[in-house]
Amino acid sequence: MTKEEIRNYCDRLTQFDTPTISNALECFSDFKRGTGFMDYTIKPVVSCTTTYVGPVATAKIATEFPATPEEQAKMMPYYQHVKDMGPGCIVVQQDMDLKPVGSFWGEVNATQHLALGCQGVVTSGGVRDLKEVSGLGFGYFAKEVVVSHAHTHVVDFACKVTVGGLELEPGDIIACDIHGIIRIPVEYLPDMERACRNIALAELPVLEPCRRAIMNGETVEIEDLKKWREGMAKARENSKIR
Ligand SMILES: O=C([O-])CC(=O)C(=O)O
Ligand SMILES: [Mg+2]
Repeated sequence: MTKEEIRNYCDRLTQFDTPTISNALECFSDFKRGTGFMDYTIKPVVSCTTTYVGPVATAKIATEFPATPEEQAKMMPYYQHVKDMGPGCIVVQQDMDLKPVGSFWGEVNATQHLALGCQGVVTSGGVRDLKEVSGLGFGYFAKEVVVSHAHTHVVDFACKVTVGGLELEPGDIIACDIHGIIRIPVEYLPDMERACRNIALAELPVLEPCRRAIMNGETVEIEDLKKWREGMAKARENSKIR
């Protein structure tokens, strides 16, 4: 798949939320249910009304102690890595301090990353400048909000990282929204839009009669629920991609 093809597939998926994307992944027989997403420690810290979907650029950062000269020299090559991942990429940063101390992220870095084509960050560290960044449309997913940048620096980049319990490497595809962050296996991309659509439709056998009953001020019978839920299970079964 070319970078452009990947970008187009990712753009098509921004119409769905991450729970729909999560259900759609279950349409692939080799997908291991209950895996491939970050844990509850990583959440959007500014208002998030969209789904960010894109390839990952990675870095390990630290802020508690000053950078060594070798670490200092990694800053510009890190930015080059972000630019090289191409428009629409999402930075995933693993904070190497024992607990988040300072913030790599603020108005300057968010604006600068936007200008490099990056659409957001997911970090196990801290972020700040919330007021300024909330106006940028930049995805801001983090473990903590902190006040200082302390000794912020890049330790490594274009490397494997583990954030929110999920291991990622550069080029992996993730989707991020108010619910959290989930990985989409790149080989699923061409079929994901269809899978999302089908899996959303599969809920209608329950949703439609329940909505009708709510509108009419009625309650539904358990026998009917059972039938409708069987209909949903069958529709989900029929949504299998392979
Ligand atoms: O100063 C820093 O390193 C972090 C920050 O607030 C910004 O990027 O605006
Ligand atoms: Mg700042």
